[in-house]
This record gives sequence, structure tokens and C-alpha cells, in this order.
Amino acid sequence: MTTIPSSILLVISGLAATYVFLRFLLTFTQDAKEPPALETAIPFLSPMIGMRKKGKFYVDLRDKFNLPIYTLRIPLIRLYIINSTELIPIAQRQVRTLDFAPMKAKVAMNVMGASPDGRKILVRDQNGVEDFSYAIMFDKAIHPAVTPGPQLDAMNKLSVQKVSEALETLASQAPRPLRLFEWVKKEITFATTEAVYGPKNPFSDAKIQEAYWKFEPGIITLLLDLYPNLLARESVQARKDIVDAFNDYFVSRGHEQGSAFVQAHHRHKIDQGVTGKDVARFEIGGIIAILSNTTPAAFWVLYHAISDATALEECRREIIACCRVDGDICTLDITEVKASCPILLSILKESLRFHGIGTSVRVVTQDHGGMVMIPGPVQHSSKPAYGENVGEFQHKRFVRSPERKRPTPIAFRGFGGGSTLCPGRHFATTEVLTFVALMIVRFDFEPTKGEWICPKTDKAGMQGTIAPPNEDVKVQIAPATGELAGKKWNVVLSGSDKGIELSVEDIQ
Ligand code: HEM
Repeated sequence: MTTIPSSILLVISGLAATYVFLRFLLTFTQDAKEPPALETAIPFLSPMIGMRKKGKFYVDLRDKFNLPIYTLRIPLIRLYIINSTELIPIAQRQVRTLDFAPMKAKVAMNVMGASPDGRKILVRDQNGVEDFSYAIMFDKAIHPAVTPGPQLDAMNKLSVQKVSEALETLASQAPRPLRLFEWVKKEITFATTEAVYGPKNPFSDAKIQEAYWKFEPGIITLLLDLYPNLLARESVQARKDIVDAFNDYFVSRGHEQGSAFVQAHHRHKIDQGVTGKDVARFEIGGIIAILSNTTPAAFWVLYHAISDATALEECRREIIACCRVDGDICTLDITEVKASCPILLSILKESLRFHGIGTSVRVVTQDHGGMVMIPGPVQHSSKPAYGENVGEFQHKRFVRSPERKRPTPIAFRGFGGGSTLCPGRHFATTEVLTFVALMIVRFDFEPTKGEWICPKTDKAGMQGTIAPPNEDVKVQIAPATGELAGKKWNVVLSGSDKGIELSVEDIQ
């Protein structure tokens, strides 16, 4: 008979004792008033392992346990995860009990690399607002510049012009092959930053664009402060290059020729006492906000508009209906596109739903502390909210029609919601719609592989709210044939003081 060596027996009994202790700890430290704690295989540790699956982890837990809200216990912190769509507005209304400002301060300190003085500004109470007043006052400071009205129109007009110029250049090169994501990334980064930063835009230097895409993958390592100088060296160096370029920009007063948005952000920094190179460091947060989601969003909206023949035909038809032809000149007013192209807008929202990976996070400032999380993928895969075909990309899902059940608006988290609702949504949407509308009326597309194969997204990091594709899509583009072939394009934005419905907050 074989016997088990005593050392192995010792390890097994040690593990069993640890397991019993952890289970005991979980049960006896869980308050009856808290949402139920999930019975995970190894208390405290299993959730940490599961989180590697990112958004899918929370979707799997929703499907397995079917709870409206639950507690996940990981070492040192409680996470309260909201599944129920109805609970979202209730949680979002508790603006200071469930507060994003402390989290934003942490992001700002670590990711932007604030100096010791800058760190103090991020956490302090200024003018009696309360702690973290920098973050709390930020939204108010930039609000007029990004809300529908003349200031936003001015920034939108510049972005429309830059997108239109990029497509003019592309038209002069077509037919040609294109690596779609690489190209979209480059052109959208340029158009967006030109519109925001103006004629002295630091991103007009290709090296600074490259630096941003080197910086981005290290954001989470920087945020968690996981030895970034060792584990995210490339990112730290790239951040330094961006900060140097933006320091030159602010010192030479480049922002004074930029958008109302960059000016409002700059004024906020100065009013809060930010000085020296921190003015440039604090811009890093703004750069992440404007670039990280806009580029994958533009890619996916374009991809889904051109890779489905029916969607392409229907979308083209509604855009062509907005074109005014006068001799050789075809004029397209983007304000009309926004108002009269419901299929294109639906593809945009469906792309954000289908490829959305963002989670809204709030810090609990009372009782046991911890964090409340609203994972976007849980809402975006909800059958009660979207119906049985929730797993499919439906290009007309968001088009209002008597034949179709309207998706529950609260369950659309493409732009987040509540106090952290994306303030740049109207700007970003105008740019993406302009870009895709022009692409599909001006060009024809053939996948180089002979068929459209939708890239997977499971390699996406956690820094953005829309997953970029794992690999690029190669296409052959050619000038579009048809009634508008050979026309000269005049793209305008006549202006609007009304936004379009992009989140439930826009409806209320
Ligand atoms: C299609 C492109 C974009 C998408 C999908 C998007 C989405 C989002 C989401 C999901 C959030 C976080 C919401 C939350 O945590 O609940 C957010 C925050 C933010 N976005 Fe956007 N965004 C886009 C483009 C932009 C642009 C172009 C700007 C600037 C002009 C911008 C400015 C911001 C800012 C400043 C925040 C932080 C808000 C806060 O925490 O107070 N975004 N965005």
C-alpha cells in the first residue's frame, strides 16, 4: 500500500484550514444590509482570477446567479456589482455617496504623473466645495464648450473640415489598398486633435501621435502603480514626450488659438492653482478622453456600415438623400445627416453596444466603503432590454419603428451615465458620423481576403470603453460609382443648438 508523504499531508491540511478560514471571514464580515456576497470557489481569490476575463466575467456571473446586485469580495475591498437596469438611475443619483471624484483624482495622480504639488491640488478642498474639488468642478468648467451651441459648433466645424480634407487626399490616391484600423486611427487622431488644439496642435507631429499609442497600453499599469518604471517603461517614456510637447504648446500659448474646450480646461487648471509642467501633465487626462474611444468607435461604425451589403445600401440611400447637387458640386450638410440618417446613427449606437467594454465605477464614501460597478457589457447583453437577438449586430436596432421593440434607453451605456456621462459625446458623434457618411458615399470597398471577417476583440486592454480590433482589416478602396461619381465635395455643418439622443440623459 502506498502512503502519502507527511509533507504533502501538511500542505493539504494547510490549504484546507486556509479555505475554512477565508470562508469564515467572508461570512462573518458580510453585513446583512449589504447585497449578497457571491459564493465563489475560493473566497477572495476566485474573483481576482475571474477578472482577467474582463467584461465577460460579470456577464457570466449575471447569467449564473441572476441577482439584481451582489457583492464580490476581493482582498481589502468590497465590490458591489449592479446587474439590474432599474437600479442604475438610483445608484447614479447618489452623487456624493457613490462618488467618482476620488477615483478621478487617483487616475489623475498616477496616470498623468502629477508632481507632489499637483497631487495636493487633486485631493484638496478648494473654495469650500469639498475634497477633490478639482475633479468636481472640472465638469462645470468645460460644460459650455462641449454642449450643443456656438462653442461646440466651432469645434465641430473644424473637425468636419479636417475629416473632409483627409478624404479628399484619400480620393486622390484611390484605388488603393488600406489597412482600415491603422488608417482610421491616424486620420481620426489628427482630425480630433486639430479641432481641439488648433493650429499649434502637438499631434500634427507624427512622433507625438506615435507616442500616444505607445503610452496607451500602459495606462492600467500606471493607474495601479505596479512598478510602471519597470513594467510600463515604454509608456512612461512616451508620456514624457507628450508632456514635453504639450508643455511647449501651453508655454507658447498655443491653447489661445485652440477650441473653447481646451481653453476652458486650461482656465480650470489655472484657477485651481496648477502650475509649471503640471499644466501639460494634467492635459494627459483630456487626451485619453478624446482619443481612446473615438478611434475604435470610428473604425467599428465604418466596418459595420461597409461589411453588410444591406446596411451599406440603406445607409448610402439616406446619406445621398441629404446631398444637394448643383452642377459639379455636391454639398453635404452634416447637421442634416445628424437629423435625417437614423440608420447611420443606429449603426453608431449598435457599434458602441456591441463592442462596448466599459464599466462605470463609483467609490462608496459611507459604511464599509468599497466600489460600486456598473459593467456596460452586462447591460448591453441584457435580453429584457434588447430582446432575444441581443447577441447579434442589428444595424437597425436603434431605428424607431412600430415593428421593433425599442431598446430600454437606460441599458445603453455607450457614453456611460450619471455624473460621469461623457461630456464629449456630441462632438465625438458629429465627427464619427461625418467620417463614416463621407466614406460610404465617396468610396466602394472590397475586403482583400474576398470576404468580410469581423476581427475579434478579446485582446483589448481595460483603458478604453470600446474594444479595438485584435487585428487589422485589409480592404481595397475605389472611388464610388453611381449618381455622385466624379462630383466635387463641399462638406458643411450649418450648426445646431440641439443635440441628438445619445444617452438616456439626452431624452430626459
Ligand atoms: C465615440 C467616442 C467616445 C465615447 C464612446 C466616449 C465614452 C465615454 C465613456 C463611456 C465615459 C465614462 C463614463 C462613465 O464612467 O460612466 C467617458 C468619459 C469622458 N469623456 Fe468620452 N467618449 C468618447 C469621446 C470623447 C471625446 C471626443 C471627448 C472630448 C471632447 C470626451 C470627453 C470625456 C470626458 C472629459 C470624460 C470624463 C467625464 C467625467 O468623468 O467627468 N469623450 N466617455
